[in-house]
Amino acid sequence: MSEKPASLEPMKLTDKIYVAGHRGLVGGAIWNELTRRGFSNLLGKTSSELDLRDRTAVFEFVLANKPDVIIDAAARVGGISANNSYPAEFLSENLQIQVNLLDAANAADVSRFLFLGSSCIYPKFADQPIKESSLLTGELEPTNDAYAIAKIAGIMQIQASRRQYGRHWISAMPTNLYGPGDNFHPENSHVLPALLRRFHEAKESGSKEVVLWGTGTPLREFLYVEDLADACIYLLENYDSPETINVGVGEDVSIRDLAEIVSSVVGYEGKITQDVTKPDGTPRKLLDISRIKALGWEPKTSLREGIKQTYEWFLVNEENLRAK
Ligand SMILES: NC(=O)C1=CN([C@@H]2O[C@H](COP(=O)(O)OP(=O)(O)OC[C@H]3O[C@@H](n4cnc5c(N)ncnc54)[C@H](OP(=O)(O)O)[C@@H]3O)[C@@H](O)[C@H]2O)C=CC1
Ligand SMILES: C[C@H]1O[C@H](OP(=O)(O)OP(=O)(O)OC[C@H]2O[C@@H](n3cnc4c(=O)[nH]c(N)nc43)[C@H](O)[C@@H]2O)[C@@H](O)[C@@H](O)C1=O
Repeated sequence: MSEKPASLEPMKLTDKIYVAGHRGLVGGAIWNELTRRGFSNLLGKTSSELDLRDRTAVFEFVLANKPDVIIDAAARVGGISANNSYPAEFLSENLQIQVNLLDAANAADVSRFLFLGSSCIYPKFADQPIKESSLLTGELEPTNDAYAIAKIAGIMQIQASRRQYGRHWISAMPTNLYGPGDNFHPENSHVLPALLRRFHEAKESGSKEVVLWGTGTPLREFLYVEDLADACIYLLENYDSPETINVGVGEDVSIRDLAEIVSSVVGYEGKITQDVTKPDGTPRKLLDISRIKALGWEPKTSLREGIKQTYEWFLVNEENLRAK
């Protein structure tokens, strides 16, 4: 394991930590983990309390509160269908959110900033597993290229702020995430929550088949969101380099095999078919996690266990999710 950078002060439990997007899948898990560890000075605002696209409001909030740490888990996020359908909104909203937060953080001299990108920033046909150095070496996956460009701009603004202002800010690139608090919308969600809901509803209704989008052959890597939250805090304590750093599990599964696991966890016994009119997206995006492992971090939750915990959460929260 490499040594903790001398430049890093350990976070104090009294540090004022602003978790942007604190009610989302990722922000919620980070908020819960910080609370569990005894961090007592957390800041969070819902999008209706503080719309991060409103530059004036963001500057007012950040300058008034002067957080010691900002964790940016706020973004316009969605699965392949949402990204493919609303590329202009995904590009514009995510650029606005991150530029406003980063500019306000520079104005307020915020000590630590963690920017979250995504594995979709890497080239569609990058060598697998994908190393961080693959960034900008090839064409992007068209179904989420607008979102990816926004994320790449965020990585660049972190690096530029380090160079121009001497910031100890970092960016991390998580693989596909899932877990309690996910978005289970039938159209706009990611594959794992979408399948959990679809298999559950098929079991409840006695439907004879469940339809998967695409061919089922693409491979995806899935990291349980509570492990990501642990990784984010670990990186804030142990990482201070300009290069972005991958966060994943180091193995992937075909969408078809994922569907079989979800079906088994839910207890569905019908058929699984494919709708090949829907896009597959990138064929594979397994992250190389050797750098974060060298830092001393490893994920803990197996895919099956994570799906079981996510399904249990879904069952408890199903009613208010149905309203979404
Ligand atoms: N989910 C995944 O598979 C992956 C996610 N990521 C990254 O993790 C981060 C969080 O994603 P995730 O938790 O899944 O997303 P969610 O959609 O679950 O949460 C997004 C959060 O952002 C907030 N938000 C969105 N727009 C605005 C706005 N205009 N003003 C203020 N807040 C806003 C929402 O606030 P509110 O609830 O109050 O409306 C919500 O809490 C993103 O940067 C995403 O790119 C990276 C890799 C994979
Ligand atoms: C997280 C990261 O990666 C995201 O891209 P993605 O991994 O392609 O997103 P996805 O989870 O929506 O799809 C994964 C695969 O699964 C198949 N698939 C089958 N059946 C359903 C289904 O019912 N829903 C969905 N969404 N996909 C399905 C789908 O056809 C595809 O082959 C970006 O949007 C972006 O958010 C980003 O940063």
